[in-house]
Amino acid sequence: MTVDEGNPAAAGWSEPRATAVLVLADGTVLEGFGLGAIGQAPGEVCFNTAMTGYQEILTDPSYAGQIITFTFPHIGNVGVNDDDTETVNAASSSGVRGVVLHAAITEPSNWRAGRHFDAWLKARNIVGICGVDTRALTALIRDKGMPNAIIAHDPNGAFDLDALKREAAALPDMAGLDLVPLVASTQRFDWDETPWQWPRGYGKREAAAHRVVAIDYGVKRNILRLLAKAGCDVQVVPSTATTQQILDLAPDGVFLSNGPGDPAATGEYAVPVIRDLLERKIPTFGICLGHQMLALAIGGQTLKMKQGHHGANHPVQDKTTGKVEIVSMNHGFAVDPASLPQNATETHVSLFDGSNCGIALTDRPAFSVQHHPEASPGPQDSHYLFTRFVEMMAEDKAKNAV
Ligand SMILES: NC(=O)CC[C@H](N)C(=O)O
Repeated sequence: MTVDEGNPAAAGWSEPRATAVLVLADGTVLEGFGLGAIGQAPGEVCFNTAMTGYQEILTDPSYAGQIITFTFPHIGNVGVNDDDTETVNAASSSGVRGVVLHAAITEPSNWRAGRHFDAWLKARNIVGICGVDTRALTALIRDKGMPNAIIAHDPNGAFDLDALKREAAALPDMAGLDLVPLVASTQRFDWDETPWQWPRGYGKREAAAHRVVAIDYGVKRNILRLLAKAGCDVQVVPSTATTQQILDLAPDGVFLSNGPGDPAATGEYAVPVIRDLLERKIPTFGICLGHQMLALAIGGQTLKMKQGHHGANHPVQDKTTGKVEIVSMNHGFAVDPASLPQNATETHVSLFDGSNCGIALTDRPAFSVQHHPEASPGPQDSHYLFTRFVEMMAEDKAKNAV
């Protein structure tokens, strides 16, 4: 593939020299123009079909170790701001390695814009390329699965393609990688910020009816905000917290967060703690990686998907109500519903491919979903799941009070 003729930088008299390349593990080379950080970075390439919310996507720690190619052609034109960051520590990296765009980045045009997207990518050390035929790249991923790749940006266009091809081919598979330690917080902290609302911005939780311990495997801020909004006093603990450390906080409920990498690779530290907490029948709610780990804790299995689900308009059915919700998705692994034990039911299913999107236990108060009810970006159809969790904690308290 060559430099996209639609790119403004390509409209000169002579063939412009590529200042960035994306080299796939199978040796395919995509040429384009560099943006963001200079240098090279390895990663698994996944496509995201969301039309808005690139800042939230690029700061979502679940994408650690990945290079994101956006199917929407114009990315960066509303700039970036101080508010739409999903990493808990605003300055910390989400672990996203690279970004692949069709069009060059334009000047930011939005009342909330505080910074140019290109400068922001540089500051966050994200290597980028534009001028790529992202439709062809997406079709390739659809047909062959998510490839490993090296993305390289050099303003002088000096690339050793043979070396890059060798490096790309030698990258480890995402399956088997535990990337949680790269992005999850190592300190305990409290959370009381509530979601953004025009014209006020973010708010603060007032009363809290339930104490929730959120285990951070790479949590997104908007999940914590929606827990706070639902009336939870949220204490966030590191992924390595022991069962005893969690019990010492006297939780009414436990939340298992989203996060990067292969859920099965977190089996040594995360899954035994979840199993212990389930034994004690503490109400539990998991999202995405947390969903996959809940399934592993009850003896289920997870699978690597071919192309994964990454977008903001996926239809999912809640089998308990029959309702269809349009959801935000970001996962490359999935729970194998056939592996679930008898005390688990499948509650949600993807209407794109029938893959599992939710489970609930029948003998204890615990449920989880594969999709992202906090959205950010995406539609808010699944916000009801936070209410479902709060109701579960209230019922549990009422039962234990009898
Ligand atoms: N968003 C997430 O939590 C992603 C979970 C897991 N890393 C996956 O890709 O399936």
